[in-house]
Amino acid sequence: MSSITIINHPLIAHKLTLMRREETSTAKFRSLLKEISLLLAYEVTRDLPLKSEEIQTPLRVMQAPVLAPEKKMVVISIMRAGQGILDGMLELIPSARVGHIGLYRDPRTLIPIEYYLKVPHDVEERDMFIVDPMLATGNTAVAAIGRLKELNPTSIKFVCLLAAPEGLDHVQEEHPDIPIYTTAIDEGLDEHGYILPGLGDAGDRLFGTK
Ligand SMILES: O=P(O)(O)OC[C@H]1O[C@H](OP(=O)(O)OP(=O)(O)O)[C@H](O)[C@@H]1O
Ligand SMILES: O=c1cc[nH]c(=O)[nH]1
Ligand SMILES: [Mg+2]
Repeated sequence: MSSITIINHPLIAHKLTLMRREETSTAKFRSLLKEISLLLAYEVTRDLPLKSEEIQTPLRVMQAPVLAPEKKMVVISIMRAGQGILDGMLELIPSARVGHIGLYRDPRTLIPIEYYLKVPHDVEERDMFIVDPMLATGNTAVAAIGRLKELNPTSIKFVCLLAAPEGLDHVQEEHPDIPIYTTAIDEGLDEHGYILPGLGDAGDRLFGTK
C-alpha cells in the first residue's frame, strides 16, 4: 500500500484556511498556493541524497554536504491547476526540469480527458513529482500516474494540496506503489465530485475563469 503523508505545519494550515475562504481574490489565492508549494517542496525533497565535497570557507577547508549530482528531478504539472504548485516547487528546486500533462474532468462523467503531454527527453533518468492541488475522485491522478509510469522515471511521488478520502483510496488501489503527499484530507465529495468543504474549483480560482 502506498504511503500517505500529511504535511502538518502551522503556516500551511493558516494559508490553506485563507485559500478556502470564498472572498479570497484570485491574486491572493495564487500567491498563497505558491507560498504553500515552497513548503511542500521542502518536505517532498527531504530524502534527497547528499554527498560530501571539500570547500574553502573564509576560515578553513571543510567537508560540506551538497546534493548528489546524479539525482535529477522533473516536476510534472497536471494542467491547469498544477501550475500553481509548479511555480513554488521551482523556486526551491530551480534545477528541476518541467513536464506538463493536460487533463480535464468531464463535468458529467468525471472522467479525465487527456489533451496534452510534454516531458523532458531524459525523463527516464529523473525522479518525478506529479503536482496538482486537488485529489477529489482520484480519476485524474490515477490517469496521470498511469500515463507517466509508461515513461519509466526513476521514481514517482504525487503531491497535492487537498485530498478527499475517496480519491486517496482510489489512487492507493490503482497505484499502490506511489507515495502521496497532501496538506489536508477533507470530509468527502459532493454530487458533482467537488471536495467538501474544500476550496471550490482550484483552476477557476487560480486563473479567474469563473
Ligand atoms: O480527482 P478528480 O475528481 O479527477 O478531480 C481533480 C482534478 O480536477 C481539477 O482539474 P479540472 O478538471 O477542474 O481541470 P482544470 O485544472 O483545467 O480546471 C483538479 O485540478 C484536478 O486535476
Ligand atoms: O473540489 C474540487 C474537485 C476537483 N477539482 C477542483 O478544482 N476542486
Ligand atoms: Mg477546474
